[in-house]
Amino acid sequence: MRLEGVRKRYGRRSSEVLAGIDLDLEPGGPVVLRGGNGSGKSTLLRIAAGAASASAGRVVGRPRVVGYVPDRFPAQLRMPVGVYLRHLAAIHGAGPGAVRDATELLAEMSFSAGAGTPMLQLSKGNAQKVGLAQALTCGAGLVVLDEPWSGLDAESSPLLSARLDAVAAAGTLVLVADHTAHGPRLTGATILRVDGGTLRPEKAPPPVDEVTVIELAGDGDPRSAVGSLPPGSESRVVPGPGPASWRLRLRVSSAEGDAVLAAAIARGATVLSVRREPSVVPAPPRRRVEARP
Ligand SMILES: Nc1ncnc2c1ncn2[C@@H]1O[C@H](COP(=O)(O)OP(=O)(O)OP(=O)(O)O)[C@@H](O)[C@H]1O
Repeated sequence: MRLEGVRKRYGRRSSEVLAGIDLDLEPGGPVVLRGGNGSGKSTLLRIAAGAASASAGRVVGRPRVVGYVPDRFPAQLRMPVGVYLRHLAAIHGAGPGAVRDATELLAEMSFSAGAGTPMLQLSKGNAQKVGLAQALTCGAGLVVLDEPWSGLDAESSPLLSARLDAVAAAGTLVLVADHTAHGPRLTGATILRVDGGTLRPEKAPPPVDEVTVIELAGDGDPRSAVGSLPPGSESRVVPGPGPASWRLRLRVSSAEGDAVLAAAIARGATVLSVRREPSVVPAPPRRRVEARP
């Protein structure tokens, strides 16, 4: 698929948001768009997905089925999640297998609402998961995702990366706008910055530090067992086996890991496990950038 000389202007008197974009999307490696707020990433994604038209230029070879999740996923629907997934699968011409796959992916991403929950009652993150699940299981030849990691919790983010790696490896074209550290670390990602209405290649970011993942158990109030956590830490509480017991999973920077662990032990928590892992998946070798000036 190719974007040729794509230009976009919202209204005759406004300046051009996209000033002649040429971009090839090929199987085997996602394209990740970076760029400041208002630089035109969402505009470019909408045009690539076929959800908006260009003012000039054209999109050639767009696959018939596109899985698109916009930056603001429109979940203002009364229909329940299960009905929505069936409806979207039917629109995409996908069979019941797609609904089953989407439901499985939702379970993997710890979707915490039910199939009967009306879409408009979903939290931002859960609505995002529904959008992603349908886009990634509808048999799309092109997947276009606008800031897909931004609403996700820490557990679901690597799952999304792994799923995108898998669909890209299977030949699906992938175009993503992302300002987190996840997108640039997708396997074979081409990273492009949208700037001044044009695209320019961007270097992969340097590797990020390791984090320490600590799993604790205890009784009573889990907050009293860990006290205040260092900035940037993530925590997730799940019920334990007993009536007042809990299990707690912490991700803290490795520099802080020992201090957090020592404080938790001093406060009576039981340590179930401690391990280190990269805070993001290491950057793979990158293919050549295809953007043309
Ligand atoms: N429907 C619209 N009507 C008029 N102007 C628009 C419309 N959509 C976007 N714009 C303008 O186009 C420019 C690019 O917006 P766009 O949403 O594509 O940027 P972005 O890079 O995705 O931004 P962000 O990172 O904040 O999401 C902005 O100046 C925005 O105000």
